[in-house]
Amino acid sequence: MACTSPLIIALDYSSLDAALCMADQLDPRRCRLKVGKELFTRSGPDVLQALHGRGFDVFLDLKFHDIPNTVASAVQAAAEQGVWMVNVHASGGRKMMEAARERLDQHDLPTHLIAVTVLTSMDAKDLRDVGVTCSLEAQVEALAKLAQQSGMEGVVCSAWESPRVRELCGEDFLKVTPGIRPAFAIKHDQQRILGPGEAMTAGSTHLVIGRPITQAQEPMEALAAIEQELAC
Ligand SMILES: O=C(O)c1cc(=O)[nH]c(=O)n1[C@@H]1O[C@H](COP(=O)(O)O)[C@@H](O)[C@H]1O
Repeated sequence: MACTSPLIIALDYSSLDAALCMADQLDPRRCRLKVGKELFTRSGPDVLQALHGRGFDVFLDLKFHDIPNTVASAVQAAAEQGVWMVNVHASGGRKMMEAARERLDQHDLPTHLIAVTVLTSMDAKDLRDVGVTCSLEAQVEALAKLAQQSGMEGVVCSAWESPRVRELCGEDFLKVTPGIRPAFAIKHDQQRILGPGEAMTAGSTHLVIGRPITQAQEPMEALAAIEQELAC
């Protein structure tokens, strides 16, 4: 049965065993899973096979950012392994994103392709440090528009920016929002945070949640509390 939940649980673990231990407590009808840089670098594609075998949709979050041909080939490689979603950095530019889009289309690969706007760990000062002189909001808006024009199906942004991205790019354009912090959780290294219910109200289509669940004393209770908040 297809997953209808907006929840994507970030399996940010240092071993395949630890990731599968968490996956085995989860239900693929109630959430999707995200595999990021640490886990993928340690386990390689085995983790994708193991999670697909358990019935999960997998978001492979490797945030590709390179020359167009390299990114297109990496996106193709991810999609050929059957992942549900893959991402690139929108700041890699129009040609990079278009090349990735074209490669998926050429090979009839249905994987969702989205682009990261401004990382949720960044604030206005961090952006200035890397030479961006416009406001953080304006940078997210510019990158979201560029991503849409370049064939992306959505963006990663913070839930604070979801209303503006919805206005600019429409309801159907995916707004995948990390930096989600339920009331019981701590902020960690995230800057632009919002609660799960608030994020959905703001127009997010998917919520990426890691440590508030994976580092909770009782991960299943933390997940249930989040689901409860979303049901209200
Ligand atoms: O692309 C992402 O998933 C991502 C983009 C972003 O801007 N911020 C962000 O936190 N993420 C990822 O989302 C997850 C958030 O995890 P927690 O902060 O533990 O909930 C991590 O796996 C990050 O790599």
